[in-house]
Amino acid sequence: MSFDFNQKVLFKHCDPAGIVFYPRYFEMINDCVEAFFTQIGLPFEELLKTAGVPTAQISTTFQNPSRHGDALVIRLAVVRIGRSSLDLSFNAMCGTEQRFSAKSTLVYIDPNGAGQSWPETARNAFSQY
Ligand SMILES: CC(C)(COP(=O)(O)OP(=O)(O)OC[C@H]1O[C@@H](n2cnc3c(N)ncnc32)[C@H](O)[C@@H]1OP(=O)(O)O)[C@@H](O)C(=O)NCCC(=O)NCCSC(=O)c1ccc(O)cc1
Repeated sequence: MSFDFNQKVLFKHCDPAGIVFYPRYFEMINDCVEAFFTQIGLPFEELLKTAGVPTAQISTTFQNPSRHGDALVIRLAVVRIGRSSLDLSFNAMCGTEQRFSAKSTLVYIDPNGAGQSWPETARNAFSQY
């Protein structure tokens, strides 16, 4: 199973050339991750009261530019579940055209910033995707 996140390209995402400025894609990716965690019953507003989920690494390829009004679909898939880490992939399409792809690693940390094991409920949820 994969998770699809719909993102319309808004005025605020675009640079003077009329195309999406790449940091805005990183924000879209994070919004996609936050929506995914909500979908699996681990909303960030609850999770982040007692833990953190920073991104340890992210690599991205931008295949084609996006413009104001484009309807993007960002597909998230779970690639690997570690002890405290989670590898995700992202593929953003506008219709049949690919706009960007990314791979990231999130780490579940305790309040001291040390990696901690994902709860069993989270592992079970991740394993569905
Ligand atoms: C991620 C870290 C806590 C890892 O600390 P480490 O001391 O390396 O921890 P450990 O050695 O115990 O490793 C823990 C795990 O992380 C994995 N790890 C650590 N570094 C990496 C890198 N670079 N790549 C992949 N995996 C990594 C490691 O393999 C361990 O995985 P498991 O075997 O599955 O447990 C630390 O490097 C760190 O704090 N980095 C800075 C993170 C940061 O500032 N990111 C950018 C901004 S935060 C952010 O994007 C965000 C988004 C959304 C939010 O709600 C909150 C924050």
